[in-house]
Amino acid sequence: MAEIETMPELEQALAEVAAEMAERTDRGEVATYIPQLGKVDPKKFGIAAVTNDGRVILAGDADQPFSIQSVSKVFTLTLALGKVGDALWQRVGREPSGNPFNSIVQLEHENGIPRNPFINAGAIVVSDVLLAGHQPREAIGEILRFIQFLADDETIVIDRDVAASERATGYRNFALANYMKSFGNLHHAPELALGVYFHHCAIAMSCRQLAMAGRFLANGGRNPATGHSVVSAERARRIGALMLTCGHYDGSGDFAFRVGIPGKSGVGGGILGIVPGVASLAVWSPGLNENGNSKLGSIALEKLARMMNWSIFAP
Ligand SMILES: NC(=O)CC[C@H](N)C(=O)O
Repeated sequence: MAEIETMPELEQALAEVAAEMAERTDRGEVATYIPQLGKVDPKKFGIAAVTNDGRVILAGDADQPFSIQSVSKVFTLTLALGKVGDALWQRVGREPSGNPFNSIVQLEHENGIPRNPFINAGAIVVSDVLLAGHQPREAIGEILRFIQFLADDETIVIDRDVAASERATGYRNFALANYMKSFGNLHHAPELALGVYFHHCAIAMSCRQLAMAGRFLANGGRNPATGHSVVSAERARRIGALMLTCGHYDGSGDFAFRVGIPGKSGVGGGILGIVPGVASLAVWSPGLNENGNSKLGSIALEKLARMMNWSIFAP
């Protein structure tokens, strides 16, 4: 893997990738099933890299906040593991689903235990875990404050319009939650777990803020700026493994094949990418590919990884 000393080229690489993406006309489709997300300009593109030695490199619309959607599932998983540790795995699996993010079919065969914490059903169980001993408002506040702390940025907020828009149209997520409740795999009322879920999906962040928040995963569980431990090195590796195998739903294999680093996508068009030992990356382009992952975001990370010789499989 490229050494940090060789990184003056990183600035150049980011600028090149952003310029190339600005030219492209095949930008995918912006998600409209959450009406509020459909209002976003498909021409937006931002990319940010925060290196373990503290450099922040930005290109394009890297300072414009967007709806992080399922990227938030990395942070809720981290919090839930902190709360209940390995007991979480009795309620959520760790296998790629090979199905779309909002699929219901596997849940019946697998007795209401979602395949992994990154598909919607799994993230709703994680929200239910975070709700224990709290009112939904407190659980939502805890998630937001954790992300603000990781990013070292108190300006990060929840977009209430996106949360309301998703609640108003979230019939499938209600179906998933009710179905899991019938198997006893939700401990709270479905609408409470979903209240937490919809709000953490509606957190708005820029690429800069997202890459900052991911730093601990690129640095063995520690914030590289302060040296403070967020999670153990082992837990950081395991979260990375889940991102690699499950972070892009039924497109996870293709992302691993093409990009070669752990990543987590969201239907807002954001992706968080982790280059272990080197950098935390965030990219945003609202148009999605057929698997619901950012089309140009994936292509941009593929190009960047190739230019920088970044892959967890590189010698
Ligand atoms: N893939 C995603 O980002 C999906 C998250 C979205 N909030 C949903 O539940 O449908």
